[in-house]
Amino acid sequence: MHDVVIRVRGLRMAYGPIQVLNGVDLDLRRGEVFTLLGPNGAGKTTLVEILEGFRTGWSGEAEVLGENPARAGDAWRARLGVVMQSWRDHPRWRVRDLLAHVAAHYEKPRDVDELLATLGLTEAAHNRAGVLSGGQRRRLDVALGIVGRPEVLFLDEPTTGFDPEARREFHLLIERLAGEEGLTVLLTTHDLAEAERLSERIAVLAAGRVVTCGSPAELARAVQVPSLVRWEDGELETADPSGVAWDLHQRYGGPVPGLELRRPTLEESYLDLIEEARGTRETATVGGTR
Ligand SMILES: Nc1ncnc2c1ncn2[C@@H]1O[C@H](COP(=O)(O)OP(=O)(O)OP(=O)(O)O)[C@@H](O)[C@H]1O
Repeated sequence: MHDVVIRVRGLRMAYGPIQVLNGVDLDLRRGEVFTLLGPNGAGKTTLVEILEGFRTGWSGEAEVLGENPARAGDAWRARLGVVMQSWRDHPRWRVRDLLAHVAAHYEKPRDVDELLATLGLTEAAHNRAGVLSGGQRRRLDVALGIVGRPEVLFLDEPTTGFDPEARREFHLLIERLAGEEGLTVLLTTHDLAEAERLSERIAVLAAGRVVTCGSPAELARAVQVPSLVRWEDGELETADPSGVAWDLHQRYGGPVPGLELRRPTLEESYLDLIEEARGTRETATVGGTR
């Protein structure tokens, strides 16, 4: 049994003269939820579709469940769950019928009615796919992706159009699948809170490469966005918030009135990384306040 479920080395892909992936390296371990972040056009979908076996013309190394996606067959494909960015197909099928039809292609599918309930689709079970709301359609896509009990699940912007409750239900479902069933999930999202909530690790893709990869906390540490220390009489941006708090404590001879400390958010760290990758700044020095 492989512990590394997805392995990518030096992956390159160009569309004509445009180099979209320029030497991508990645390892995904069994049972982890891994998020790919990156600005529009960074190549996330391209990378995911290469790993799903839907794109050819790439170079470098890619292995999913021990096989090269460009050459692997149906038995391999049956071990994957795929939720692509936009699916509008099968509009005339009724939700439950479509799910049951797809389920019949797998050896050990999930129970269709249970899955409908988990994804909040019971009431829409007899509606045609073409009349579902955006969020319902997306939930159906997710149901179709997991009905065959995949070992690896690819989710390309899965929660677009979800309302907060559906999003929360979806997050709980993914956590459960990864935690209890050892499902490995590769997710792309633009929702940083979602990335932070769900992923053990995040890779930021920019300028055709993985510019950083680690836990959300490691990502925040990888950049030098300063923390903000604020107190009754002032505020300061600093890379050393505890040092500043200590100095203030000395200065006040005790508790500092109104002391607040705000560390950089994942969003700030992410934006900083993207900016840096684009070469619009030399290094992450901020405002000379440290
Ligand atoms: N089939 C194609 N032919 C030509 N260019 C393409 C093709 N597919 C994607 N591209 C281009 O490759 C680049 C990367 O696209 P891709 O969809 O992989 O990015 P992405 O990171 O998923 O973006 P988004 O966040 O907007 O979904 C873009 O500039 C896009 O226009």
